[in-house]
Amino acid sequence: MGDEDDVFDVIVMGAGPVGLTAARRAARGGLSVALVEERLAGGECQFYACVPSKALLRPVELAAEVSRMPGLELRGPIDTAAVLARRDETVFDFDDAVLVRLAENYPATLIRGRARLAGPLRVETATRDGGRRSLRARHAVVVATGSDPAVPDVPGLREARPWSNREATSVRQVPERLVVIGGGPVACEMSQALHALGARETTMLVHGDRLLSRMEPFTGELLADSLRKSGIDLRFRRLAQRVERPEPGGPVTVHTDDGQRIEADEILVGIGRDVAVRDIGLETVGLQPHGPIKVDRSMRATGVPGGWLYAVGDVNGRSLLTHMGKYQARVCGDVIAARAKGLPDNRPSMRDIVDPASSPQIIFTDPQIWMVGCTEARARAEGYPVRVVEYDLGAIEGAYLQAEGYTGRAKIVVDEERRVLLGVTFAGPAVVDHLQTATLAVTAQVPLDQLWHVVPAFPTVSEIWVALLEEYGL
Ligand SMILES: Cc1cc2nc3c(=O)[nH]c(=O)nc-3n(C[C@H](O)[C@H](O)[C@H](O)COP(=O)(O)OP(=O)(O)OC[C@H]3O[C@@H](n4cnc5c(N)ncnc54)[C@H](O)[C@@H]3O)c2cc1C
Ligand SMILES: NC(=O)c1ccc[n+]([C@@H]2O[C@H](COP(=O)([O-])OP(=O)(O)OC[C@H]3O[C@@H](n4cnc5c(N)ncnc54)[C@H](O)[C@@H]3O)[C@@H](O)[C@H]2O)c1
Repeated sequence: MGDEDDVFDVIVMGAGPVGLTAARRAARGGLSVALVEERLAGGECQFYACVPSKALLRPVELAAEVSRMPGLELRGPIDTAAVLARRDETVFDFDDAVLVRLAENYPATLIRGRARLAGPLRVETATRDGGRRSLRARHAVVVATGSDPAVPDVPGLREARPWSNREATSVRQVPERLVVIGGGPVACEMSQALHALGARETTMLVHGDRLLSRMEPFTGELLADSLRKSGIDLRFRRLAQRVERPEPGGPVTVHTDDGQRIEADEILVGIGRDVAVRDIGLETVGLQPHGPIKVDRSMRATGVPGGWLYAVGDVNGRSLLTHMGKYQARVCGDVIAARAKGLPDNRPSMRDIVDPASSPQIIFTDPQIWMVGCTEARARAEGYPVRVVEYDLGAIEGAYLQAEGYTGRAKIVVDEERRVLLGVTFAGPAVVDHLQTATLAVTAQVPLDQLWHVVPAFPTVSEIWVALLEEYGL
């Protein structure tokens, strides 16, 4: 160890929601922690993803809810400036002081700069003032560098400097004409938000034949109906073939594979993520310098001698969701603390046992959509003895009371042999709060005969559970 080294028990690279959580748990376990952050503590999630996107979507959803309630009327169109001002509040005007204070209270030492692995238990930090700081960890280094938006190889697209989620969520001037490439959560959520906030001509180019292709097909169908009804031009089985933007920041032309051209003011790409491993020194510890960092169930990177490297959140590619990353980080922080003190590291809470493909996920559009566990297609492909039940949510009195013309659907996928739920999917207004019940039932494998005794209150949407179980035959 050189004198110039700063020594901590644990060094966390990246202070997104996941790095912050790993640091908090390790500190709670009595370890000294350094957190190295290149941009803003809070990460993509707090400043350019989950938080601002929901701040933009909630007023849109609320306006839709008002329109479904006889006797209520909006006084006028949505006030975009007010919505953007509130968005700014939710992201603390792009200032991370609150998160920094939070980290300092764990306590953790926040170091501003770009971190790079430099051999076993070593991290080099290029600080903002152009300097370098060499850090050494006594016990562990946690990589929590997240992910970056992917851009497809379409001629002219990179040169056109398309928007990613970052520009879309931090929008100041909503473009009047918008082309969106993609049909996943980012494309759907941001199309709905930006269209309602002023992108009068919004066109979505979806290369598959449905939205939200990892979910039950009815979710994409209900969402497509809603987007179309709002005036979005939804084009399936369409790819952007070429993009032209002669003037930086000027109008953009998208040529599609059916020979059409679309003129727009902005183009937004939402086609997935690249894990953020570029130039973080993976090769200095014997790992390939690309792709997700493979981890075991304690979040320890596999293939690193000495077992001191961990990777949590988007960067390990298991489940690109904040809540799943934070779950991994709780496991990771606790495991590191236990191993550092020579304590048992195999308590049940110290392993990630959730199948990443079964993670609970919500799409915060109108209609709200969520799923947990398997889709029917996946359960069948995996050879389960499957039976499914679907039910019209609008037929539930509690739902009907939520809105006139309530449209929604619920589906359960049952393992017939064990009579437990393999997967649950809901789509409809005001359904998000039902996800946790389903997550509990799926994760704890509550038998249907037991679920029958979980009596939902009248008149709430929760009575869907009785309807689904009765439809099943109970
Ligand atoms: C538009 C959008 C909406 C989303 N909405 C939701 C949602 O509603 N719910 C949900 O669960 N998930 C949502 N997600 C996914 C969620 O944003 C990610 O899963 C989450 O941000 C992952 O957290 P993380 O800490 O792993 O990474 P990040 O949030 O990406 O944080 C990583 C941090 O590491 C820093 N960093 C990177 N490299 C270095 C380095 N070398 N040195 C120092 N620092 C570094 C970055 O600056 C960043 O601050 C959304 C994603 C998008 C794009
Ligand atoms: N509410 C939420 O939880 C939420 C919201 C936004 C994003 N996220 C997460 O962030 C991550 C990124 O989301 P995303 O929507 O960007 O990615 P995604 O991978 O979930 O969906 C990308 C979509 O783009 C399509 N696509 C891929 N390549 C394409 C191409 N070359 N041309 C056109 N279409 C193409 C895919 O078929 C897919 O439908 C996901 O893991 C997602 O779950 C979560």
